[in-house]
Amino acid sequence: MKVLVNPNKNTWKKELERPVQKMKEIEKIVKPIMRKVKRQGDKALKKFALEYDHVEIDHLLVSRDEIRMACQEVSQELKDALLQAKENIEKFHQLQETPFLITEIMEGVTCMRKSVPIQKVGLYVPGGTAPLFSTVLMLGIPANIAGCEEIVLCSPPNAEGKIHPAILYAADLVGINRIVKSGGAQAIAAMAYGTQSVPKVDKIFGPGNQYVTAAKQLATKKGVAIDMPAGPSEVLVYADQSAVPEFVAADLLSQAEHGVDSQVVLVCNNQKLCKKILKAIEAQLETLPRQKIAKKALENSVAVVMEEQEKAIHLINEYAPEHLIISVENEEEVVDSIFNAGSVFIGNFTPESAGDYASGTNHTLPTNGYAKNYSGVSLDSFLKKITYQKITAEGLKKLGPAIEIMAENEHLAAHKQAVSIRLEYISKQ
Ligand SMILES: NC(=O)c1ccc[n+]([C@@H]2O[C@H](COP(=O)([O-])OP(=O)(O)OC[C@H]3O[C@@H](n4cnc5c(N)ncnc54)[C@H](O)[C@@H]3O)[C@@H](O)[C@H]2O)c1
Ligand SMILES: N[C@H](CO)Cc1c[nH]c[nH+]1
Ligand SMILES: [Zn+2]
Repeated sequence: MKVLVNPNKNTWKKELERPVQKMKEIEKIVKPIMRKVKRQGDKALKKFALEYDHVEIDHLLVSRDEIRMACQEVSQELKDALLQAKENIEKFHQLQETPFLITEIMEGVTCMRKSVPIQKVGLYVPGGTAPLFSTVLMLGIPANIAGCEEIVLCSPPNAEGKIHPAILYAADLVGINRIVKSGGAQAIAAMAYGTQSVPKVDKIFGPGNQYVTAAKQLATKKGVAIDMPAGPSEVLVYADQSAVPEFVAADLLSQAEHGVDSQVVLVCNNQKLCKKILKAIEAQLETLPRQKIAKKALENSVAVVMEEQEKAIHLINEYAPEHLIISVENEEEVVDSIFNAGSVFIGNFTPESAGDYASGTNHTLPTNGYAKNYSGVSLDSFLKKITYQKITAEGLKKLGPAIEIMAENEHLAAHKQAVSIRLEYISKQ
């Protein structure tokens, strides 16, 4: 991990560039995949499973029997943990429901707003380097609360041509039964265009690697909505002398182990603490099964010693991390000054893994600086809002003249006429 001491903005900006490949290069790979799926449907999905997942798939759809068997394979311990997580995620997402809005704006003019579910949604659950069954809960639970009518889930097959049993168990737990053994850009294309096995959806959700993220972004040009660009995981920890170096090291490693293209950033206020944290990382790394991946990710990562808090906060807001851990004495002050972050973890006893699995917040979050302009997945992501208005004759008499004048001044005579013709009618009654 590179260490920068009180760097100026130009230096840290350059060093903190995400290790993602240039979008253009990724698109060169992803576009032909998407075209092929559009033309050949299921046949292309099977071809790409062989090419990228190195496995032959006869039946793309997971059968009821496969789900039943998977449920038997999952340990009771994991089932209990998933239930605990489900309960918390459900609670937090149910609280996000907004009431039907109705108000008489002025006499005779009533405005309403109602939330309606997006009808057909596609959920992507990553499975390349690790089977992220927790993502099933993060997407399936809000989709259910919203009341989405059709839910399809895609995830890459493993070396045996199966989807990991815990993914299937979690899907069953949240009532999803259309599950497709397909991953990467091809799965996103299938949900965007529709194939024999995969229905075309209105909106695609879920995190994934750079191919998945690029495919989702390309799908938006084909009239499909997406939740957000949720690519390789990242975390920024802001620590001072009140932090426990071993905890900080563990948090940084927890996201470094996701993938070689993950990035973790440490910002702390003194060199002594920085050294202690780096030492703790070295020690903990040796014990990790995924140390090779984590080591590679650490090569993309940076430790910044920033003595002035104001400058540290400026850096954090500019970097806009997916996850931000705040381990400093004046945590409330720092929390209040953060505008750009996907999800924030406050204090020494709030590891980032809590949000990944079970605290209740959603772990599908914007990466690559997109926390500047996107929120993470929430109940709202699965809803649309329709507004309504109803005006009485009395209401139109009061409001009509303002509309007429505005229309006239925009030189839109037909707009004015739609009001005038009614006012004339009312005056003759
Ligand atoms: N931002 C978030 O909210 C969030 C949440 C969870 C996970 N993640 C991230 O999701 C990612 C999961 O990635 P993953 O790779 O493990 O699983 P994945 O399911 O996203 O990708 C696997 C698929 O990628 C495709 N692929 C692999 N190599 C390819 C190549 N060279 N060309 C074309 N396609 C190729 C294959 O089709 C394969 O099935 C990680 O980067 C993790 O950090 C992000
Ligand atoms: N940290 C990931 C979000 O960036 C989510 C996850 C799933 N499982 C473990 N972690
Ligand atoms: Zn994680």
